[in-house]
Amino acid sequence: MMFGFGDKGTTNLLTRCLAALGKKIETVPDQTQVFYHLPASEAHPNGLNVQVWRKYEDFVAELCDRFPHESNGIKAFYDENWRIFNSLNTLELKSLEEIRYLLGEFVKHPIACLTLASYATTNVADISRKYIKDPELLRFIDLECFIWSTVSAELTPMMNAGMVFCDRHYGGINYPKGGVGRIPELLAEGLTERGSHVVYKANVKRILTEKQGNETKAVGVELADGRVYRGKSIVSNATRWDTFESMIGEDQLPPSEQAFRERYKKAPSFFTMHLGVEASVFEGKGEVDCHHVIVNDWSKLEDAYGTLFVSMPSLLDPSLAPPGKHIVHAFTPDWIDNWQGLSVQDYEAKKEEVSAQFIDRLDAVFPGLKQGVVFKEVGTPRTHRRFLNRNAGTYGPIPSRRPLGMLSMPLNRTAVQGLYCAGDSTFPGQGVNAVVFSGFGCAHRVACDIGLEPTWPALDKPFHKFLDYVRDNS
Ligand SMILES: NC(=O)c1ccc[n+]([C@@H]2O[C@H](COP(=O)([O-])OP(=O)(O)OC[C@H]3O[C@@H](n4cnc5c(N)ncnc54)[C@H](O)[C@@H]3O)[C@@H](O)[C@H]2O)c1
Ligand SMILES: CC(C)=CCC/C(C)=C/C=C/C(C)=C/C=C/C(C)=C/C=C/C=C(C)/C=C/C=C(C)/C=C/C=C(\C)CCC=C(C)C
Repeated sequence: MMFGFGDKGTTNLLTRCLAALGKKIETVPDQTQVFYHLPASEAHPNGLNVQVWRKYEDFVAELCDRFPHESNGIKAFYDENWRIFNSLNTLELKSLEEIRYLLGEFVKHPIACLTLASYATTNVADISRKYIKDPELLRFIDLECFIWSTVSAELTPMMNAGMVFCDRHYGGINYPKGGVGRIPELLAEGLTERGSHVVYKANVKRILTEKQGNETKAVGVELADGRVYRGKSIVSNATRWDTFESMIGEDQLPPSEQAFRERYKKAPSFFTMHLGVEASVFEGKGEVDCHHVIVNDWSKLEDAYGTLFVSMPSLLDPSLAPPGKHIVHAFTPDWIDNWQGLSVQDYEAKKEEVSAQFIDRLDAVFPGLKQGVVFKEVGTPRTHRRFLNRNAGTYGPIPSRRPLGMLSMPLNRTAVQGLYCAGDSTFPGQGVNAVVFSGFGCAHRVACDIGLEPTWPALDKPFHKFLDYVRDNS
């Protein structure tokens, strides 16, 4: 489910990132972001079905139709997200740790910056509860957050919601032709054409540090096969737990990282199925949407196996599957502890058991799917840990207590001089467009620190102290 592939504004960061490398990807527009299949209630005895249409007005009209008594609240809540999005969409998006750039944007776009600053500490529930009272609708808003943040509205920063709830209508959800793997392929091509060198199968075991005066400085990396690369700046796109636990070492854990671990915990991983199914399963059913979310019991929304995610990209790009077949990628949050300590036989048997139950639940929404399965590949949180090299297979950090909106998340600098983090362990967190923002910010900050971009060093230090203080006390 790709955000950020729009062709206008400043928030289409995936388009911009590829363009910076002279690349463009062909995409297929999705008519909806997601089709929600939700439990029956007194108000919705046949279940609550909502499609998030590409056109904002169509989505709002559909939701108002399901909750007519909350029409005003629905419009007010979603419209407020546009205030954030429209502000973000006028700024040049770079490092929030660079005071010269920030003040420059304040001068150019004072209203947009003040609007954003006014939401910096706000979470979604602060706004939704202001306008909406119906508990089922508030649970729907929780789910609207959960499917990308894996936490409820109370723990989801409004800044992120503004991006997600609006970009899906503004730039739309667009699927890259040839599959999502085309994104890194094109990035690698663009980088190589510009003189960079990508080293594959290079497992970083250790980030090398040296004491320089009172400071610890990162000076290089050592790979598992013993090769060493030295550099002025080291950027880790692994999770913070992997970066600091295994590559820096627990014995050198800076206090700011200890504070991070108190504020954030690991989100669950996923149980994942990749199925090949007969195309006939979907034939004669009109235009079937690519993304679906299925919840059978509102009280289990956040539990393992409580929310099912389904993505069927060959419906948008048939070249991804053999003729007459479709891909069904179905996944659900799951914890690594559910899969530890099993014998090989028990592990395999559990995969069979859980996938069979999962397929039954899919068959209730897509009748005939169970009969139509011709291929099945199952992954567990252990698979995520092994192949993505993510601690406990985690989807990323989630707040362990109510966060101070966007201010709680670390940005790109770390307590180790010359070491930066990018990716979903940094602001604004999970999401492809989100991690591209973190990449843009990181590149800008590094460029300032090595003298490639202008900066005001005299103001930098106090500003960083201020940001660290706010974060460590949030
Ligand atoms: N849009 C969707 O449908 C969807 C679905 C799931 C996830 N996502 C998002 O995708 C985002 C991806 O974020 P990301 O880029 O921060 O994480 P990532 O896990 O995709 O990238 C980390 C990279 O670092 C590499 N790596 C890890 N440890 C290493 C080591 N020791 N040595 C060398 N390389 C190492 C990994 O191989 C991987 O390529 C997530 O935030 C998630 O939200 C999106
Ligand atoms: C500093 C201070 C205080 C102040 C200042 C003010 C200002 C200027 C501010 C600014 C800010 C900014 C710039 C910000 C930015 C932000 C951003 C960019 C954000 C972004 C975000 C994004 C996101 C979050 C996204 C997400 C997404 C996701 C996660 C997705 C996911 C998906 C999945 C998982 C799939 C699903 C599937 C199905 C349903 C089937």
